[in-house]
Amino acid sequence: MADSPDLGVERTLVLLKPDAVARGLAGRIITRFEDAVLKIVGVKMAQLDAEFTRKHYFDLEERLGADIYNSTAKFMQTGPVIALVLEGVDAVAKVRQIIGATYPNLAAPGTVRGDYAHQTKASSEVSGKAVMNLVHASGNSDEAKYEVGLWFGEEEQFEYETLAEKLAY
Ligand SMILES: Nc1ncnc2c1ncn2[C@@H]1O[C@@H]2COP(=O)(O)O[C@H]2[C@H]1O
Repeated sequence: MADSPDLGVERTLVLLKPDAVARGLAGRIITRFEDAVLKIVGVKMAQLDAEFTRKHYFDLEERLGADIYNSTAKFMQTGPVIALVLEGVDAVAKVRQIIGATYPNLAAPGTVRGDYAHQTKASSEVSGKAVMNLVHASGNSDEAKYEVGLWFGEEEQFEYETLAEKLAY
């Protein structure tokens, strides 16, 4: 990374899930990150298969149980996703603030999920289907390191300086 670690600059993984891609929300969601001075340093589109989904959500079954793992894994393979590596100060926490709470009906207005996703906790639980919440983001710095490394090789991550960074740092 171009910046000194003591500035708190870090990288995090974001997935625009199949519902975001199918609904044509990719541009609007990415704009929110860019507006918050989160820099795109890696991007690709991918169709997940069962094996890679397991690698991505390697501890989800252990943490939340087989039902949530299975419904989430199935949903994530229903269409292509767009994967992004975002870089910025406190990027992991910042991205999670921007996307909002896991269940769209609990996500604050102004967040991506609060504004664009509609499914309620109750409907997800009753149907047994995965919560369609548009975006996945790394939960903490360790997860971010693992997920960025899983999705992007070193050669697929870029270094450059934005105008906003010139002003901020
Ligand atoms: N409490 C929960 N109930 C149902 N699904 C959940 C819950 N917590 C997390 N998930 C799902 O597990 C996924 C973990 O990573 P994501 O952010 O991709 O999206 C999450 C949801 O799809």
